[in-house]
Amino acid sequence: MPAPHLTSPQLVACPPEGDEAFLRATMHGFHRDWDGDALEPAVRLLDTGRSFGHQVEGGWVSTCSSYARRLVVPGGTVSTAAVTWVTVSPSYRRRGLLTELMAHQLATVPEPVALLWASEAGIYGRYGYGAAVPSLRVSGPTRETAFRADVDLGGGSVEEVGSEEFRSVVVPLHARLLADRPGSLDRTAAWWDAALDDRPSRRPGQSAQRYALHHDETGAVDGYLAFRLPAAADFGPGLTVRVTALDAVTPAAHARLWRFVLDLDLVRTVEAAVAGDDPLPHLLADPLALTSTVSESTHVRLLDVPAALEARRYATDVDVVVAVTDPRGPEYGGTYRLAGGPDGASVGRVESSPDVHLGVRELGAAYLGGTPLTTLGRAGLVQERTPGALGALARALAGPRLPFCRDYF
Ligand SMILES: CC(=O)SCCNC(=O)CCNC(=O)[C@H](O)C(C)(C)COP(=O)(O)OP(=O)(O)OC[C@H]1O[C@@H](n2cnc3c(N)ncnc32)[C@H](O)[C@@H]1OP(=O)(O)O
Repeated sequence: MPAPHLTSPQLVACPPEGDEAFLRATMHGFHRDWDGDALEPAVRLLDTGRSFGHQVEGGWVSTCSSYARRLVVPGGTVSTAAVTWVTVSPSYRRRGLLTELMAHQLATVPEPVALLWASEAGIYGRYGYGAAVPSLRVSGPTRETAFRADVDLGGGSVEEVGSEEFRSVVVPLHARLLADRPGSLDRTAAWWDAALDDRPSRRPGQSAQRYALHHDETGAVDGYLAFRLPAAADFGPGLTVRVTALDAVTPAAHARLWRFVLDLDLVRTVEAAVAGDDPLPHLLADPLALTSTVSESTHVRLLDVPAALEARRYATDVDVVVAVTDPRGPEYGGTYRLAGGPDGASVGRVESSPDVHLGVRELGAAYLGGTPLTTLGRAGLVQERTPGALGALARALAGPRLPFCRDYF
């Protein structure tokens, strides 16, 4: 290979039949060893038709891909490019390859919305992505997590089950809960295969995943839980339980599932990633018994502003003209009238003067109801031209619960 500074990397598509070298380059970019076994479920999901990168003399020096998924938005769903596998080889960094990858991807994906997990929070804002999902990481000593005396645990029970039974029950339950879970992605059978693939190489140092279901008073399943413990532990106290999934139809089922985890014998500490508004801290007799820290966020990029805004419903009636700028250039921005409410919305380009000015990054941050536009206004990121318009738009965008993305991709 020639010296990197003497090369001109070329943007090329991943071959349709797949290419292990592409995935090896990705792992190299993340400074991870190639482990074909651990990566096999992810490799199966790779959509080669949506994968591309830069090559130098036939070798990959950058990678980029996305999956076609459906994203739950308040009151509906929208087809979404779930962006993934983004890397630039260390020898080729900071010469604009990521910028070229992003420009190509934003120009070619057909979906009106893109979504990604950012490895570092400072990377994607320049491409119009806004941090949209304020998740929490909760951790702390389980022995200090007594609930308030008046917490209703219902009259049900929690039963541990094997992975087959879990899957048969959870697939329809997850689908049923989705409508009320903005920020989540639907799961095809292939995504369930990957989510529940528990081969040891995918969980170094951790036990096999354990599964439990919550049964309500009648015996019907209305909640689920998945968790792990350390793989090699003494037969004594001091274990840490990691909650990998927990969701329920009712508050009582939700509370009882948490109680099940927090009361596991021999366990002394818990770790979990939860939605920013998970009620857990409020169930505790001592609300500060567990530490909550703001965790990584999924970032949203609106590509087709009218289609994206029409795909969701609004908490309150709203009729506002917004001028949206796009970092790609003035031809990608526009002024739109959003007339919406709890039954839906219509959005069209207008010539009238805007009530609110904002960037597509800020609109993406607020799109799922996870980031108040008024907060971004106070940060100087959104400008109100008509008094009251920003508050009205912010109230309409808010949802009954904060968004949370349950899938890491
Ligand atoms: C959805 C996902 O897959 S997230 C995973 C992202 N990938 C990784 O974190 C793997 C390790 N990192 C990398 O591979 C690379 O450093 C990348 C992909 C993050 C950046 O690639 P590069 O080709 O170096 O970026 P590029 O040269 O196009 O930089 C464009 C701009 O982004 C900035 N930038 C790049 N990386 C970062 C970063 N990690 N943090 C902050 N800013 C960054 C650059 O400074 C540059 O700014 P400028 O336009 O003001 O000059």
